[in-house]
Amino acid sequence: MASPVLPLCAIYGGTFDPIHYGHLKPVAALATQVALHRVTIMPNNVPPHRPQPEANSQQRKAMVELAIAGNSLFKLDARELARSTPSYTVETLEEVRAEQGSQQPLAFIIGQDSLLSLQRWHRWESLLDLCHLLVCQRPGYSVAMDTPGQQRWLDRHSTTSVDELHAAPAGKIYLAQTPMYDISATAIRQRLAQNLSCGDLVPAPVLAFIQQHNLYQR
Ligand SMILES: Nc1ncnc2c1ncn2[C@@H]1O[C@H](COP(=O)(O)OP(=O)(O)OP(=O)(O)O)[C@@H](O)[C@H]1O
Ligand SMILES: O=C(O)c1ccc[n+]([C@@H]2O[C@H](COP(=O)([O-])O)[C@@H](O)[C@H]2O)c1
Repeated sequence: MASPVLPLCAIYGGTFDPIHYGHLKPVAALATQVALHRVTIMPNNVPPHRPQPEANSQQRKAMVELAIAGNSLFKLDARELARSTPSYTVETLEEVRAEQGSQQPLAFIIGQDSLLSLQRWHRWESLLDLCHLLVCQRPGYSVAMDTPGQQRWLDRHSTTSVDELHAAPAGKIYLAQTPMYDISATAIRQRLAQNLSCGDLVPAPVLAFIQQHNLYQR
């Protein structure tokens, strides 16, 4: 008897300092393209390759909750916030894989900038053993990898087949044709520090939380 088809499970990791429309809108488009029923947003606690965030973990978690309230596409997984060691994605995915089993199709969503730096991640060679990578376009970042070797790695694993993502548990890289939003958390923090408006960059409840807690004021 054929085993039942397991729906592709997708995790979207980030620092989310704060979460913004450049996170939410491309991923909503990606979900339609790839037929994702759910996207699990996973804020990190100790980002491996950058300074500690300005907002603390609980504040960043609260902002994610506000951003996704009432939106059934998204759910929150706060597991990385409970770890005080660097939030290495490979370790998180090993934990998720152990929970969900070897046959569960699993994907990790990143932006183009993250793809370009992926080969500096902790144990990056193991990532595709654990998940697919779904990559959202991001303005200002090259679509080509930095070196011929990295490009060969990308070409070897790339697929344009959504069916392959659903059929295999891991191992593919899908470069999605998502809409581009020139939004970054860095620019938002800078604008907030200068009292500039961010109403079209961040969901209104998130902006209200930022103001209520005086976040990102220098
Ligand atoms: N505008 C965007 N378009 C596509 N992907 C994005 C965009 N902004 C962030 N991402 C992706 O979302 C994930 C989490 O990003 P992160 O929380 O670091 O946001 P950020 O805006 O890049 O933050 P910062 O400016 O503080 O570096 C990363 O994989 C990143 O590539
Ligand atoms: O595992 C790593 O070495 C690693 C290095 C850089 C980033 N990541 C993860 O990639 C996601 C996006 O990272 P960031 O810094 O752009 O918010 C987030 O889940 C990070 O924990 C992971």
